[in-house]
Amino acid sequence: MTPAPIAVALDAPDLETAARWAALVTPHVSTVKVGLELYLRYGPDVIASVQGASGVNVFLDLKLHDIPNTVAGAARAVARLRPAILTVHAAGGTAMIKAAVESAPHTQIAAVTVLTSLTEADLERIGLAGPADDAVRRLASLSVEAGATALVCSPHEVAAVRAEVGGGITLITPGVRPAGADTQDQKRVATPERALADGADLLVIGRPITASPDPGAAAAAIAASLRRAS
Ligand SMILES: O=c1ccn([C@@H]2O[C@H](COP(=O)(O)O)[C@@H](O)[C@H]2O)c(=O)[nH]1
Repeated sequence: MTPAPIAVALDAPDLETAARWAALVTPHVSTVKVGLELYLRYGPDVIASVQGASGVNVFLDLKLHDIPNTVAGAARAVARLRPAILTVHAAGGTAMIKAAVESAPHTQIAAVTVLTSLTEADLERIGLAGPADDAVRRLASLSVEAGATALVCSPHEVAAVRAEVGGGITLITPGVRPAGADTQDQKRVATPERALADGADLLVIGRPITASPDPGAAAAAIAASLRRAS
């Protein structure tokens, strides 16, 4: 069976747990995601540990955000690990995104538009007043102009972003929760089925899978519900 287009966020406190989760979910999902918690604690070795022998795609979610020269150096440093995807913040601007794209030619650079944990009230406080859709679409189009071939947005904006940037750009949505699941710190959320139907290519799902007593079964259940819905 083809693995589902899900990136499981391995936000684990230690490497053994992350590697165990990865081994349990990789028969069912296409990708595992390494974020700041794991990478800052264990560094580059984490990639091989979570990939194991499966060859699953590794998404390195470091959300780089600095001046272009610094981001170029950071992207070059991690490019040798050959992650399938590396994130940068779209708010870093076109020169910064371009620097990442040029420094990691074998990795897909994904620009994070507006974090899924932010509400419109939060956006207003940081000077982005107005519908989240507007900020997300603006950041999405500048990121694509700068050479990003993937974008991260919430499922709420994914249809609008698809209309803005067209096909050929990978749309990645965190903020995904099965119906009735706890949303925790996520604010702009939707179900996996909704996110996919609205145009997402890859769903980022962490705690609904990893906090389950059986992460393998939780991943398999979401993958099966996506197959039924498609
Ligand atoms: O806007 C964003 C960008 C990245 N993330 C990351 O996705 C996962 C979500 O985990 P859950 O447990 O499913 O909430 C997490 O690693 C975030 O760092 C995001 O949530 N929103």
